[in-house]
Amino acid sequence: MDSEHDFIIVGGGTSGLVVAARLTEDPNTSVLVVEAGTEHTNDPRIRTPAFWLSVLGSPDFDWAYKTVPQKGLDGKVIPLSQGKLIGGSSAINGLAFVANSKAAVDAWGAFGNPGWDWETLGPYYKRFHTLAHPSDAAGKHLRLSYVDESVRGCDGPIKASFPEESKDPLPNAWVDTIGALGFPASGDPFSGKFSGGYVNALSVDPESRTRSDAATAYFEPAKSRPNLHVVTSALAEKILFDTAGASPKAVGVQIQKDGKTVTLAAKKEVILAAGVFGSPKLLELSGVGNRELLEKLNIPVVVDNPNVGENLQDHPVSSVSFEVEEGVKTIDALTRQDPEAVGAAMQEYMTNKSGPFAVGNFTGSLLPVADFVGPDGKSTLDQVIKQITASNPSPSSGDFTPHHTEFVHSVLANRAEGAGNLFMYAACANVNPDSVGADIIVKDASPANFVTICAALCYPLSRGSAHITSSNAADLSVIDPRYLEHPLDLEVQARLLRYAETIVRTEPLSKFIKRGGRRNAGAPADLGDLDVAKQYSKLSALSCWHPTSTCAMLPRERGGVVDARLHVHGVEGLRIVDSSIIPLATRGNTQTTVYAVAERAADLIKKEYGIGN
Ligand SMILES: Cc1cc2nc3c(=O)[nH]c(=O)nc-3n(C[C@H](O)[C@H](O)[C@H](O)COP(=O)(O)OP(=O)(O)OC[C@H]3O[C@@H](n4cnc5c(N)ncnc54)[C@H](O)[C@@H]3O)c2cc1C
Repeated sequence: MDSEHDFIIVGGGTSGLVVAARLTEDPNTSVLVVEAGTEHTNDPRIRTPAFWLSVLGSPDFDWAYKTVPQKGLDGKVIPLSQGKLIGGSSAINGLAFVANSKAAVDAWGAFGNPGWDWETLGPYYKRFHTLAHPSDAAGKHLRLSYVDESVRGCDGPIKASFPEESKDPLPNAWVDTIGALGFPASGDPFSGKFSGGYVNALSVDPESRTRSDAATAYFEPAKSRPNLHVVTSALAEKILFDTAGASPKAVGVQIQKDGKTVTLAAKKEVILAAGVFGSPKLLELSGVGNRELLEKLNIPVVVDNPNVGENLQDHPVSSVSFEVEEGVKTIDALTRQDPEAVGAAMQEYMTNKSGPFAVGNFTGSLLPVADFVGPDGKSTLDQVIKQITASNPSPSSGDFTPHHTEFVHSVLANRAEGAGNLFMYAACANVNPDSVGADIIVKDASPANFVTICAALCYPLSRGSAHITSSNAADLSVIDPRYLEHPLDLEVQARLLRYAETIVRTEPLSKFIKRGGRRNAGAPADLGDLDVAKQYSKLSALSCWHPTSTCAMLPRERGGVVDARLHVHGVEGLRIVDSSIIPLATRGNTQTTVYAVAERAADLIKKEYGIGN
């Protein structure tokens, strides 16, 4: 072996850097982090909050995956970014900072993971962040009275804040409109019990108004520790096993660095934090996966587990844009690269750390499907489920399916739980982007301004896969999320999206929408008809970039890859700590759950090895 450490962490992204920073708090514990990308911590494209779309698709920052043609979307191919740099996806994400729901996290335990519930994970959501309080003016303007200090972090590394906005009328019109429709914010999302409309916090440092990510919050303060080593531009090719004992034991990692093959020894454990596509890929390349696939690729089988790379869940998002009244300010001019608008925004950001470059430009909500919780809601939902069950046996199979289905049905029937994430941004959408990057926003020369309402399905029943197609670590996996393939997903997505028609006709937002105004290219004039809404939901679907669950924490017979202590089933000395272990799609955005899981993983590891005692 070329070097030896207590722990080797594969992936210097969101979860990997949390675990690396926590384990090396003990000076006697040595950690080596292997990262395929490079460091871009001071790059303004990473640090400036609104610039994140501009780096998507660039090989310097992004693995730039694309799905296979999606059957549920009439063959559409969906671009799917994943961070490839120090900080991983936390360095290129959309900064939305929203916690998971208590019901979803409690379900992890009920699925067969003892010790995983909101009571246990809730404190970790607090541990990793510090929320700055908005000024009185912004708090009032953005309707932030829902913030509950008792559930928020006050000394964690990630800095979160609200936009310091007190003039733009669109965010509060959104929140007030959702409230007027009967869905006011019911609490703080970090309480685990939230639904309604809101302006969410962002992972933005309130002082510098720059992105706060795993690189700045966890890596920067730890990087001078002599016991923390990081190697970048290093592609992990496989995990090395000692197969002499009763069960195989991970003892190191083989990497490719500067054109050379290097082997690294782990005295205690190999920890995978390579993300939702990187971690299952590395297991398969190393002989842990479906025997049939591995034998076909001439990879010696170490553990036959067909669950590796399965169970992929992601939030599909469909959207429709509405032209706004003359004079209503949006960021369309910025996305059209109008020199005057860009200059003014840059000036405002440089001088006051404010304006459109300082924020994420989204306002959100977590809502039930209105059709299922209204006066005839229960019978409508029962009828929909009955029809679907009778005519379409579930396309997802395996022992997890009944538990998953039961959970999703219970959420759809519950007014207090959000089944959909409806959010708005102030620009026109391009629902058929040619590439992975910023072209999801329209850049044509049209002078009109728009708002776009997006509907993302929180708990898809469609579960897909990510698998290798060769034994070469440089090849990207084949990704099939099976978006909207389950008929209930399409039914829910279409009903969520058509609710946009109700939202734009309700005051106060209606005042800003131009009557008879234009919509984005391809959008129907009215989404009221459910069949029209279904067809357009498919046409406009994209990814919300929240894939999870390809190495799910579940009992092996239920589709699991890791156990409740995050050990890979059937192997010793190997753990996974990233988004791939989350067994159920998160309600809303994923980063907070990834941070919370990684913090808990670090505690589990420390306890197991008596680190820091
Ligand atoms: C474009 C985008 C927008 C998003 N927006 C939001 C948002 O607004 N709010 C939110 O909450 N969440 C958002 N997310 C999701 C969230 O950021 C991710 O779920 C989370 O960061 C994933 O963390 P992770 O540790 O699992 O993986 P990552 O942070 O992706 O880390 C994995 C790391 O492993 C490295 N790696 C992979 N394979 C190898 C290998 N073989 N060898 C060496 N290194 C390897 C990668 O380069 C990467 O650095 C977004 C994600 C993306 C991509």
